[in-house]
Amino acid sequence: MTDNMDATDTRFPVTLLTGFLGAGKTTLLNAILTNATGPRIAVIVNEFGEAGLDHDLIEAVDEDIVLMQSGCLCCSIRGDLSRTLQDLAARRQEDRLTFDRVVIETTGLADPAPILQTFLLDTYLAKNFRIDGVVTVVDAATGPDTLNRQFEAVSQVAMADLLVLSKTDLVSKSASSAFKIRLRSLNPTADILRADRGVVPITALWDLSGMRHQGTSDHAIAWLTPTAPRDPLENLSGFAPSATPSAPVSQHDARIGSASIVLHDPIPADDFDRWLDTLIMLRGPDILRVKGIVHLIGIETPFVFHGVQHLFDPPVPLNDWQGKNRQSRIVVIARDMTSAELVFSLDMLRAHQTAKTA
Ligand SMILES: Nc1nc2c(ncn2[C@@H]2O[C@H](COP(=O)(O)OP(=O)(O)OP(=O)(O)O)[C@@H](O)[C@H]2O)c(=O)[nH]1
Repeated sequence: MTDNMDATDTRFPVTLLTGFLGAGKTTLLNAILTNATGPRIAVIVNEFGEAGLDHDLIEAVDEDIVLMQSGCLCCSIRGDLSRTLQDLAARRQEDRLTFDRVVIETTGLADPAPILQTFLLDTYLAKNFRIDGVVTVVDAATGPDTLNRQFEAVSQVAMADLLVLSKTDLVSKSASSAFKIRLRSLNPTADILRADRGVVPITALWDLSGMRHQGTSDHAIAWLTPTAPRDPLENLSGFAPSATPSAPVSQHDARIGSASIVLHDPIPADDFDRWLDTLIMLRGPDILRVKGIVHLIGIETPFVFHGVQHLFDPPVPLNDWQGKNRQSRIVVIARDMTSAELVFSLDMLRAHQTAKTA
């Protein structure tokens, strides 16, 4: 692991706003942009197809909104994204534009993984911008059916830091609750927020990643903690598949596996690296998110880390760690891997630890 002790992170936070076609992304964006108390936001709208409709649908249109229309961000125009952000930063530098954060609205069919990777891979972006969170809008009315039909929508849910549930006015409370259980089974660590025609408590959309140099230990723990109500007797072994048993399981849902582990004692750095290398080597392309707080033997400060497929952000030290213990927590969400396989992988980490401390 790289030792990055720089406590100031001046990179611009970027929110990736995703969600299936018609889920309510533009509606949410409009609500954000018309909120006078919020931060100043530059918006990048990525549209697929010749008619730049979403751009026209954004009410607060001004020069802070950039339309990227030439193709889908996740597959064809990743270089364009870097250039667009460079251009925004240059305009801000020249006082032609003011913004504190950037929101990128993806197309409804976008896979967030390659976009997140672009922020890790592109040298300019990695230096000047940081992903602040993936916000996925899910339609409470058509969402269940969409998840059954479209695997892209399932991936968008699995990768989210925050799920925004739209159109709950169109469904019964019980349908909405059942859907929430399903969403939690796909993504145990994302909070779920209800939007009333795009209106949400605006601050809930920001600072979602635990990967902030100025982040607090409480924040980092919340980033990794399953939101689903838990059986108090569950996880006595310290690790658990996170699927909620009562959630309906569709063919697509079954392709997503997730697991988490809590290790009570610091981990030898070599063991941690070996575990991560093995996971990436064997299943790299299928890993949607890996995130964790890790305490390594011999290093007082814990690290927060985050990765998508085989790419990882440089680990961030939690300098103000307030935790009374030295517990490490790791969460893995992957596609085409069962929770049992993921638990097995994490168990290897525990086995190393047990062998070393025995
Ligand atoms: N009833 C109801 N309708 C909503 C709500 N949120 C959004 N809508 C409607 O849903 C439709 C689609 O919303 P958009 O915000 O355009 O969805 P989008 O995700 O940007 O759509 P694409 O760009 O096509 O992927 C619009 O007609 C919105 O008015 C809500 O909370 N309740």
